[in-house]
Amino acid sequence: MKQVVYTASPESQQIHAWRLDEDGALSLLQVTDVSGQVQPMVVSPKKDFLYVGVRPNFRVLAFRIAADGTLSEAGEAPLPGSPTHISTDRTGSYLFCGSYNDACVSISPIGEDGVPQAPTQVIRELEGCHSANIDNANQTLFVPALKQDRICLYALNADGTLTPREQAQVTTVEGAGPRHMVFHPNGSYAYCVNELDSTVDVWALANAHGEVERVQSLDMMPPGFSETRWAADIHLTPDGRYLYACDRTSSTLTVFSVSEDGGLLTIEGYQPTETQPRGFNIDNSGRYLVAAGQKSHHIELYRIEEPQGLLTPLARYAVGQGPMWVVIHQLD
Ligand SMILES: O=C1O[C@H](COP(=O)(O)O)[C@@H](O)[C@H](O)[C@H]1O
Repeated sequence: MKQVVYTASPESQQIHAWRLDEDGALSLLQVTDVSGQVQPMVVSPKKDFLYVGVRPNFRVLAFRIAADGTLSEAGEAPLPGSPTHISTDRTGSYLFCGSYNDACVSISPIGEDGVPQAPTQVIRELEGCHSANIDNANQTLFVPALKQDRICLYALNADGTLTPREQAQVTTVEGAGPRHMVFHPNGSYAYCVNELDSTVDVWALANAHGEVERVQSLDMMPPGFSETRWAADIHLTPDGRYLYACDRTSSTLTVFSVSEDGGLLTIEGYQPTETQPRGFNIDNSGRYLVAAGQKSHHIELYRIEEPQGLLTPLARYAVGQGPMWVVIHQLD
C-alpha cells in the first residue's frame, strides 16, 4: 500500500507531504508554502484533491494530488468564517466547514473540476462549532457546538441543502464541550471527544425509537489526573477495533478497544506523545498512527500493536511550526 502523510503547520504556513513506507518509515516528498495559515485538511472521496482551510483571509484551497502524492494548487473558494474543521460528504459533491470563532457551519458545492465553490448555505448561532461530520449513510450531518454542549443533527438533502432533522440535536453532559467525531464502519455508532472534560461519548445512531442516544461516557484521563482537561482529536482504525483520543495539557494519547458491535469502549492504555497534540491520524492499513505536537514542532509515528491497540513509538520528524492537522492518503 502506497501512502502519503500530509501535515499542516499554520505558524510557518506550510504543508509537508511525506511518503509512508510499508515498514513505517517516513521520507519527505514536498514542502508547499501557502499564502495563509493552513489548518484543517481533508482528502476528497475520489482521492484526487486535498482541501485545506486557510486564514486570516477565510477560504478553502484545492490542491490536486499527483500520482506520487505531491500537490499543486488548482483553485480556491471563500468561506463564511475562520475554518476550524472541513470535511466532505461521502460522494465528494459538497464541502462542509465548521467555524468555532464565527459560530457557523456551511455547505459549499464542489464543481465538476473538483474545486469547491462559494457556500450556498450558512447555519449560524452554533456557539463553538468545532466540526461537521457526515454519517456513513451520507444522510445526517453531525455538528458539535462545543460551547452549547450539543451536537446538532441536519439532514443532507438531494438538492444540497441542510435542514434540521426531526430529532434536531442531542446534548452532552454540561460542560463537556463536544469537539471531533468518528463513525464506526458498521454505521451504528459514533464516538465524540469532548474537549473541556476530556471524556469520550459513544452515540448509538438509532435506538429502539430510531433516535440518536448516548450509550456510554468514559473519562479518557489516567486515574488521579487533576490538571486542566483539554482534549482535541479522535480517530478509529479502519476495521473499527481500536479508538484513540488525545489530550493537550498532558500530551497523552488514550488507547481504547472497541467491542465487536461498536457499542462499548474499554481503555487499554495511555501513550505519552508530542507536546500539545492537537491533531493526529491513522493510516489506511490500520497499522500506524501519526501525532503532531503543536508545541514540539515535530510529528511522531507509532506502530499499532495487537491485541490491544497499544502504541510503539518508531520515530519522530521535524515539521513546520505549530503543526496541528494530519491526513493520511492512500495512493493505490
Ligand atoms: O481547541 C480549540 O479550538 C478553538 C478553535 O480553534 P481555531 O483554531 O479555529 O481558533 C480554539 O479557539 C480554542 O482555544 C481551542 O481550545
